[in-house]
Amino acid sequence: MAVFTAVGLGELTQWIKQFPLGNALALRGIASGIENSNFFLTTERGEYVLTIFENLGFDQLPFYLNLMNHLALRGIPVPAPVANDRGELVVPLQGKPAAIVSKLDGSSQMDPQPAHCAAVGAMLAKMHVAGSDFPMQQSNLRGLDWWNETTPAVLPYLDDADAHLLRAEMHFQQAFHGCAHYAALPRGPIHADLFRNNVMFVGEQLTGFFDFYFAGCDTWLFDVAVTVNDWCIDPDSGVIDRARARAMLDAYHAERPFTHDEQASWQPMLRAAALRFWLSRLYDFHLPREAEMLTPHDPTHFERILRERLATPAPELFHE
Ligand SMILES: Nc1ncnc2c1ncn2[C@@H]1O[C@H](COP(=O)(O)OP(=O)(O)OP(=O)(O)O)[C@@H](O)[C@H]1O
Ligand SMILES: N[C@@H](CCO)C(=O)O
Repeated sequence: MAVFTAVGLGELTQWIKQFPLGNALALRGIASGIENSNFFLTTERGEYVLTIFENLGFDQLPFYLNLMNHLALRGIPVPAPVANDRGELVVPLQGKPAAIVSKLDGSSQMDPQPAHCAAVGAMLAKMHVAGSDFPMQQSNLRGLDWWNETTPAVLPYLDDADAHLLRAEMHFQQAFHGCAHYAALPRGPIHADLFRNNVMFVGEQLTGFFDFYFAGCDTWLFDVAVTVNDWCIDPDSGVIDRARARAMLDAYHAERPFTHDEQASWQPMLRAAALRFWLSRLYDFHLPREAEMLTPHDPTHFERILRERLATPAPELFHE
């Protein structure tokens, strides 16, 4: 149950008055999710999601909420934050930061077909373009600097083969992040965690991207690689499913054409995206936070994906 902070409807009676939403009529805890306390909130104005942030602070949150607001205003289907009567999107509740956002229709598509992957690819490209004039800056907090910090913390828990893989991949990624192709990659705000459980569908209609709490400024190609590594694979082996990957990449390319530097960086970036989640899962598995209450995700899934990306050439980003 992912409600770490208990809140009752009674407590919201006064608090909700700062928002233009009328009275709170119902509040229901949401079971899934491992980061925050989430509730479906019914008010006189409609259905919303109330999130109480368990780990993120008042310093980082304005970037995420303002980015969602920016994208929503440009027609990207993301939860639209509701501002209070002082124009604030992040407001304390029980001493923790909290936000109210619009509720998206639909549910996650955990068995995606090429049509779903095409819809995600097209919307991801539209989101990148829509975010390109977003004025706030916050780096991807799970980027290379974080990998450099985290690698020595998890290495003692790995057997020789895995430790060798991690060290070798870190060397490779440090060199890749310093190369000319990498420097030339287009960049801007990215979602950085666009897994199947962070997208809503009604049938084949994409109804929203959500959970922007790992977003940051980074290369657009990293976002594409994270997304392909979750949506377009055989879940047991990590092997890329060519039909789904082609559908996603072609749909993205039709909205925002990939560049030649991106083509040259594609395989290293798929490895970077696998490494990012292998590391975070290793960290959560071996060094769980004190307040963590749920079973961490399996790190070996991304170790398998990384080994597979090292072994097998990926489908081309686009046909030259
Ligand atoms: N705006 C929204 N509209 C509809 N449902 C939502 C919305 N935001 C969250 N949810 C629902 O709440 C669930 C948990 O949300 P979310 O994934 O953001 O939680 P989290 O704690 O950040 O978890 P994790 O980091 O594991 O993804 C989602 O799976 C979804 O069902
Ligand atoms: N998508 C991440 C969890 C954090 O949202 C993972 O699967 O490791």
